[in-house]
Amino acid sequence: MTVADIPEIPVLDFELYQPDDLDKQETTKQLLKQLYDTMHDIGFFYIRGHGVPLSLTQAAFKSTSEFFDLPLNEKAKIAMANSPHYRGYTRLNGETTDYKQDNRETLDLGREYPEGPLDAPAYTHLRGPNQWPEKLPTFKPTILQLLESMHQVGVRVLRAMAQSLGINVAEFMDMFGEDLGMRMKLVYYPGMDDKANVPLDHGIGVGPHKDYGFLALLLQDNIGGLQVQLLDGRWIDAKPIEGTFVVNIGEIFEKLTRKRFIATTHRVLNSKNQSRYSIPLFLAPHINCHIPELDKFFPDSTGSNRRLEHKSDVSEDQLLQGDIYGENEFKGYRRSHVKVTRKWYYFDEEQQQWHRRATPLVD
Ligand SMILES: O=C(O)CCC(=O)C(=O)O
Ligand SMILES: [Fe+2]
Repeated sequence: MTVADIPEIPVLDFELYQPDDLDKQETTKQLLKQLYDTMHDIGFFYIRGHGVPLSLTQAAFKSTSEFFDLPLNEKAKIAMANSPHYRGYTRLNGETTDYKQDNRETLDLGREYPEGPLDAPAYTHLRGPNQWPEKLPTFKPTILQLLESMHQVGVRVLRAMAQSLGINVAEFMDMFGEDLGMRMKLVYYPGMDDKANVPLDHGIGVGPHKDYGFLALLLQDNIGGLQVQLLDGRWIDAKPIEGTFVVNIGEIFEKLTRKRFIATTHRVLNSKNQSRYSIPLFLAPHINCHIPELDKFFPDSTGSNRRLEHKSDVSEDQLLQGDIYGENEFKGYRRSHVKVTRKWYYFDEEQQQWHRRATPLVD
């Protein structure tokens, strides 16, 4: 095997994507072809020319590192355990991927929503208020500004993806609308030279997984550690490139395209001696979207150009099963945050349904 055999993750320039400009149709078409080929062959790419200023992404990284630098008792004040909406801080090794503990700290957030009624379907409680660190006054406005800016980029990428697949763009975008599902994580991967961070289990930042969201847009700093699994099973680095976002899709989009596009398996290795920060944003259809309705885009399950076989370190039992989009996402959170789930939810054996507890379980 020579180095030449290892494909590069391409960088796509989204300034070329100007679908409404008649003068730019040629470059728009080239970009769409590049996008299709990348999603079909690798399932990962970088995007530049996205319009989010470097000053904003730098401010967001500054806020992120300031947050994780706070003493543990400050961070614990906004622990995810306080939130039935799975929003808040998760300490080192507090999250599970591939049934193993992750070696990272995270802060989960999303758009601000009011509390929903207790008896609403359990998955709808994924929406709700965020928790913010009171010690950092510029944190909330900076992070919310980044969330909305990345949202705009994500919607543009989704539109381009639909166009490159040749499906009805307006119908496809209707699944998202203004009320689309949107989750952000601020992530801190500690360097491994600190004795306090002796790795548990597999000792990697986040284990091999496919995203259960629809589209992931990732801002990473300049340390590196993200790796992508090629369709033949080999792992390659998604090395940092300043001014870009890394893009990949989740399982449901893979299912919708009947594997024309791949939800590629990825993982993160902790650096030996440096802290790494990353900020992924996950975009999804609105929470009540029916998965079977997605079938209308590619009703023919025998279509050509599909990736029927590819190797992955993620076993099939983890793939989605529920009919409603939000149910799948809820399942993902239940799996990743077992203690939060036990505190705020219970499974009703008779109804075979999850419910929100009227009062949280205290252990
Ligand atoms: O931190 C990264 O580079 C990737 C994180 C990731 O894959 C995830 O949180 O789903
Ligand atoms: Fe991921």
